[in-house]
Amino acid sequence: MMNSSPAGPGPAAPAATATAAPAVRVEGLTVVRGGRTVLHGLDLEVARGSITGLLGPSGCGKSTLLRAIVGVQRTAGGRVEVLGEPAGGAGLRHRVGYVTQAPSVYGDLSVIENLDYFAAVLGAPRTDPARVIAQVGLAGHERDTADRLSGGQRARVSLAAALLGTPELLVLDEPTVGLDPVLRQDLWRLFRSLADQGATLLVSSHVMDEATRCDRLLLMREGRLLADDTPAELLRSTGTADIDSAFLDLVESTR
Ligand SMILES: Nc1ncnc2c1ncn2[C@@H]1O[C@H](COP(=O)(O)OP(=O)(O)OP(=O)(O)O)[C@@H](O)[C@H]1O
Repeated sequence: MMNSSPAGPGPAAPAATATAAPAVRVEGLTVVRGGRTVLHGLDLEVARGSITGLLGPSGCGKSTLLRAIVGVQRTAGGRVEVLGEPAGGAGLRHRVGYVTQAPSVYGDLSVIENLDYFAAVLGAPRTDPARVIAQVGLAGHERDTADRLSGGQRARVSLAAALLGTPELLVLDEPTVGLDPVLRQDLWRLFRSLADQGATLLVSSHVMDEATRCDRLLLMREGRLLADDTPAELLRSTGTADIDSAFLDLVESTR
């Protein structure tokens, strides 16, 4: 399945080697947008097989960081390595799934037509569209035209497209925005099951209450990392009861 090594006779040894290296390694990343430095020399790593939450207020640079990780952002300095390769490399095309904030689906095609098309472009298995439709909870909507779906449903078609081909790394920019609490819960369950199967998820959000669903958190503010820790350790070290308060505490202590 994922991380398959042609040289390895059994899964144990190669998997152990693969999981030792981080899925994402960012060193000294600086990005300038519109003449302004929006990421200031970021250093971070994202562990494989985990869910990492990228949290911070609107405009702090979350999307820019995710764009750099998938290799679509011009950078002004530093290095971004993804699954052992430079970000954006051709070899990563099938190994990384990316969902932007704006759902990217063809409005005049049905759900299944969209996914059949993307599966064909990716060379994903023919059975994948049905699988990913079920995973995002859109079974029964296969024949619906994308333009006639609700915003949340369209966002889930985008997510389904990113799941085609079972990528090793999923980069999700605010995937639960605009979804009702039940759907948000279902999606977080899906994210957890994908991580349990070995995928790495990097999920941005400005909803702090989603933080506790992550294994690790990157807290950002004004293009800098305020913290890189587990939710429990963040609460412990700041002596706070929720991630919102922990964030505010960290902001105060860096003033
Ligand atoms: N196309 C652009 N040209 C110039 N500046 C931009 C552009 N897109 C974003 N920026 C600026 O870069 C900074 C970081 O934006 P970014 O979209 O990465 O933030 P964000 O944390 O993802 O915000 P949100 O949660 O609102 O999506 C902001 O100051 C924003 O104004």
